[in-house]
Amino acid sequence: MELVPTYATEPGSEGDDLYIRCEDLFKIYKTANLEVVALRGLDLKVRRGEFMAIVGASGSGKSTLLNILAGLDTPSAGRCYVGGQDLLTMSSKEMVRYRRRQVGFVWQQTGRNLVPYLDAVQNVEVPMVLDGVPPREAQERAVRLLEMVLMGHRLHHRPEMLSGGEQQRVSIAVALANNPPLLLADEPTGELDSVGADTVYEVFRTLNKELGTTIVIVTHDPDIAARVDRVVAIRDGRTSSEIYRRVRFEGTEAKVSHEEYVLVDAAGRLQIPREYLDELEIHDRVRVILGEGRIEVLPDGRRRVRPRGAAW
Ligand SMILES: Nc1ncnc2c1ncn2[C@@H]1O[C@H](COP(=O)(O)OP(=O)(O)OP(=O)(O)O)[C@@H](O)[C@H]1O
Repeated sequence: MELVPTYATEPGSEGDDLYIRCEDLFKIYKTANLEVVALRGLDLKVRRGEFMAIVGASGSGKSTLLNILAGLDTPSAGRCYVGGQDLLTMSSKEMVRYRRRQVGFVWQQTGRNLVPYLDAVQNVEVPMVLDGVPPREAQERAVRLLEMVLMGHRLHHRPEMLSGGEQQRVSIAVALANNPPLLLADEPTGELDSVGADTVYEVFRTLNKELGTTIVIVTHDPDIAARVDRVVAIRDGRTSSEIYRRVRFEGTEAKVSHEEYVLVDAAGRLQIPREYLDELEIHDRVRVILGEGRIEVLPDGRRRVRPRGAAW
């Protein structure tokens, strides 16, 4: 039985490495007398097999982006390719197939992920049965997936007999039932205690490593930078900065460090972190000077901004 994800053909992707490419993405929600711009020119690239997270203040557009990547919502404008498939031009039939085979989704509310009167194995079998997988094969695969998410000892428990963390691990197995190359999770640990959250992240990392699944998580978890390979921050519907986790070995000891970057979008715009703007009392404009191997940003011609770590 094959547990390695099946990838879509990728005519639109740049090389083998890139799995998600969003450029200048807009989402505008229109209600009776109001327009809300949830995404305003968002750029995002995610490598195949990456394990990354998206953070940002409430209302910054995280769930909107995740819903678009999941094929649950359509963008208003821009470009968005997942596995080379153009999410803006997909027919509704292609979208149904995409949702069923190409992407798995885990919601924060466990009740939304699982059928309450089915046990763990039966829950994982549901997406496979809907996709026409023979019952015996579906059952074998469900058991194998539940073992991978550390639920092999609870195969025939219904959701009500499981802890919140255990329910989320079953939900992850359900999301991976049809072998999707991409797993999306919206606040998967939002309702869990720290022990439950730790195990869920451990499971995500195992699946990422063993199945090669690309994993994108939306979260408010303050410790997220230590748990994933890259954290991208969204501000006002645009990606603003990202943090990379670097693991370096000194002998046998692993040293983990983090590097923070501010993103430059396709138009050359960058978002300076709010705390920097506040500290230097920058309101509407700055002076920008091209120096030797760097760009200097000066608050309106009065004070010189010293880059972090610079000698002067
Ligand atoms: N279906 C909708 N109709 C109208 N406005 C919406 C809809 N969904 C989201 N919005 C608005 O779009 C903006 C972005 O919402 P979104 O849920 O993506 O933010 P978020 O970063 O996920 O927030 P949170 O962390 O609170 O979940 C918000 O202003 C929200 O009110």
